[in-house]
Amino acid sequence: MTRTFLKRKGARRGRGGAMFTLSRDEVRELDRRAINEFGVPGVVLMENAGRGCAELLMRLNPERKPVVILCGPGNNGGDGFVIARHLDNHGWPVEVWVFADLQNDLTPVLSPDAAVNFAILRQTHRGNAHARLVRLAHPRSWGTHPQLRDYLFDELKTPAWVVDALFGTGLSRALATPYDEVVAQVNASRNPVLAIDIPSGLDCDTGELLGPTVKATHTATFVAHKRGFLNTASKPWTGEVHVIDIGAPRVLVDEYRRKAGERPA
Ligand SMILES: NC(=O)C1=CN([C@@H]2O[C@H](COP(=O)(O)OP(=O)(O)OC[C@H]3O[C@@H](n4cnc5c(N)ncnc54)[C@H](O)[C@@H]3O)[C@@H](O)[C@H]2O)[C@H](O)CC1
Ligand SMILES: [K+]
Repeated sequence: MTRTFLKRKGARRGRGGAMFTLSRDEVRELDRRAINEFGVPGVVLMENAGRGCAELLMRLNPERKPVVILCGPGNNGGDGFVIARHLDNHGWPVEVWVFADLQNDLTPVLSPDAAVNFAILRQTHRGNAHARLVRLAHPRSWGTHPQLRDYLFDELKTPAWVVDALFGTGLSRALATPYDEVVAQVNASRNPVLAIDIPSGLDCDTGELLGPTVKATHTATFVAHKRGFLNTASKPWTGEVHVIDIGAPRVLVDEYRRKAGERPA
């Protein structure tokens, strides 16, 4: 498979004129170093990430079409919870679907930072049955609770924006049940999609499809374009890419720029 590498207009150039990008390992290392070496709490990075995505989506969806946010069990899903809160704060109609295993008390099993933001979201709507913000979709019961699947699929058939906060740089294998069905419904709905960090299903480093993949209209990616976005074959799946600043210290990001042969910012 010959991959042609994209020279995106207007982007800052690294070595040989290619755009400054980060690999999966680099951006995950940068995340860890921002937290451990510079003391920026993960939830602060997540708040900046989610708020940046919410502000982008409010610009893309000024008519306030309903927003269906699909959240996975990790920090990509955590970004989705932050996005939901900021959209809800500004009066955009939001519904969140959480795809995660459930504990005995029916709270979803989430990464620590995602759990913080899930709890905040639940608290903001406790007792307000009309603002049903969050639905829990337990992957293992997806097959035995067809009504939940049918409800989501009906929702996806009505005009809405879809936010793909299922998986980001933590994706390690092709999407399987229920994610393959959900992705197929999202793509068939022809609703505009904002993918968070990376369209779920796309390989971060190669830009190839690992399997079923979200076809996004826009992708909001953090810190820098991902290495796989240089592969022109990724373009139909990422749509327009927007880089969101999540507040990682400039001196840290400049280290990766210099490594890529880029001038510091
Ligand atoms: N500095 C930054 O860029 C920041 C990024 N943020 C966001 O964090 C995600 C990465 O989060 P992580 O928890 O590491 O992984 P994911 O959320 O992508 O995946 C969750 C979890 O899912 C499991 N998994 C992997 N593949 C599959 C699969 N095919 N089917 C089912 N389950 C799967 C695996 O256990 C993963 O751990 C990044 O993309 C950003 O969105 C931070 O929010 C802010 C800083
Ligand atoms: K995603």
